[in-house]
Amino acid sequence: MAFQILISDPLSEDGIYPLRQAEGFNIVMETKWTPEQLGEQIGEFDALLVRSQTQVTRAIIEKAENLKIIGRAGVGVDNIDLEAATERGIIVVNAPDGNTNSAAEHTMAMLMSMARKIPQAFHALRNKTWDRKSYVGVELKNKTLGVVGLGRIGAEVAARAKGQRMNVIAYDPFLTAEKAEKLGIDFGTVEEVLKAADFITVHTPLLKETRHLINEAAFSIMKDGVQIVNCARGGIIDENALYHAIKSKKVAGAALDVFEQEPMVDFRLLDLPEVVATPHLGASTIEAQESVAVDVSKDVISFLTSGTVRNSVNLPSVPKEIMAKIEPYFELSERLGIFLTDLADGTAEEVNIQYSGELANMEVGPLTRNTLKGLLKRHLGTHVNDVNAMYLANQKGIMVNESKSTTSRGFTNLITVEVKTAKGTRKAAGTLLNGQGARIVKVDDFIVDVVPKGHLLFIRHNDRPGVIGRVGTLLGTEDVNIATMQVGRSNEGGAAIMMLSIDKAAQQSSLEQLKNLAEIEEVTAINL
Ligand SMILES: NC(=O)c1ccc[n+]([C@@H]2O[C@H](COP(=O)([O-])OP(=O)(O)OC[C@H]3O[C@@H](n4cnc5c(N)ncnc54)[C@H](O)[C@@H]3O)[C@@H](O)[C@H]2O)c1
Ligand SMILES: O=C(O)CC[C@@H](O)C(=O)O
Repeated sequence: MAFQILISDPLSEDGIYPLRQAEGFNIVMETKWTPEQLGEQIGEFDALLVRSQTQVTRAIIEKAENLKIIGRAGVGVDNIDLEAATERGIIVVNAPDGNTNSAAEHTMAMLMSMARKIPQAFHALRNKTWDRKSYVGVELKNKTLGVVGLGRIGAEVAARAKGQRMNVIAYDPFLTAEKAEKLGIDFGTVEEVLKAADFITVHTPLLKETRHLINEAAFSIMKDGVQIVNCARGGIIDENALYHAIKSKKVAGAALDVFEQEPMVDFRLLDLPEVVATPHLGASTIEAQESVAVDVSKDVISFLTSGTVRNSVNLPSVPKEIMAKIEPYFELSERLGIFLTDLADGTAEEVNIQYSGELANMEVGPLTRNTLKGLLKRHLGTHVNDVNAMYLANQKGIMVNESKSTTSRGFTNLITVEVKTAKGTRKAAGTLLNGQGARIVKVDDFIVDVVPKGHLLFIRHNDRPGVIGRVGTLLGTEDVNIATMQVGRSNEGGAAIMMLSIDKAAQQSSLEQLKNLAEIEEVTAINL
């Protein structure tokens, strides 16, 4: 059956060409649905592609029973409830690079339009008024541009401003002295940037921390006559504070591409002659729209067909070459998780995963998520996946520790998983044997060699003559055929174990009878 793809915002036809070309994808383009209609229909779709208009809320996500991936053709994902998507195991991808250039060019266009009052002058001329006095601007040359947020777009804007012979000062929590020096710019705290600048441009994402970053207090420390640009996200600048700052002549100009509410409902700012504005056009170029749509289309195809993506927002992206190296361990790590869920008595409180041997040099995050998936899915169901495994573990208060060691006790690779519950600690280690697949090689402190597949019985007993025979006889009378049996002991007459692989799941009554045999301490059925 074909994957059902919904495109709910206008995307470039050339950009979605990869999706149209790929086999097994049925595309529905519906850009006029109301949120209610979207909620009614979303259950049928495997993938949803949006720009910034569609609000992918928790309510929508909760109805998205089949949804596996949300693709955002652009950078900002503030129109998508990421927490709700992660909780439901839906991967969110974006296209972070495709519109950087267009957004930077638009920022420069807005900066220059504002400085030279081009839109206002054009508007007057359109109204047949030849007025040269009212539209005297200021030069950019030798002025200081303050850049708040020096990521992809901020850095491109800084480089272009240098071309305009501006001095640039920037603030970004990740801006280092080396990077600033390389770009030929100054850097400082956000307050230092706001105080020093003649022009300010913001390029942060809209987050809790950046909402109203530019507020009344921020305006109060700026130079009189400062001009400000927002081509990032509405809400980074407090529009009400901006309105008053312009009215009081503190701010001489504002160039806005984005607004606290879009489409715009409050037009008060546009009544002010100091304001120039566009309706969120930063990424609206043929090149950017094609590029972002191609990027998300490719990620959607790749995720639905092979489970890999390049630009995940809620799951760390792992390069293809690295993925190819760790993929063979996926089954082993998930089965170790399931094995320990069955073996451990009680709720996991702490999970320690150690990667040894050649795994110590690899990116093992996906293996940890796979182990957690195995641990959690017995109780939480099949909706547990790579995207939400870590989230669900955190939500359940399970502490997850990952460690690496280059020594691996004779194995080329070894994954050791330890699960702590209120009743104790259980441990299992597994390896991938060259050409022979996965093996569990240690359970607690006992050495074993078990294929982690099918129905297993773990029996802990005291090492006494006749115990193994009694177990075999009892299972025989219960019609349970033993395929393989491993035994191990700590020392002669001490603690011992049996690991049996059986052809069908043992009945609860058979397990009870086994537990009642003399010298048997524990019987656990494990179904992998
Ligand atoms: N107008 C448009 O059409 C349009 C187009 C593309 C992108 N955008 C928006 O532009 C913004 C930047 O996009 P980008 O691709 O450069 O993103 P980016 O992730 O490359 O850069 C964002 C930078 O902001 C920094 N940052 C975060 N919190 C900060 C804070 N409190 N103070 C200062 N810096 C902070 C980050 O460290 C990062 O370097 C986003 O909000 C994006 O949605 C708008
Ligand atoms: O979809 C758009 O045109 C806006 C995109 C832009 O705001 C972004 O964050 O990438």
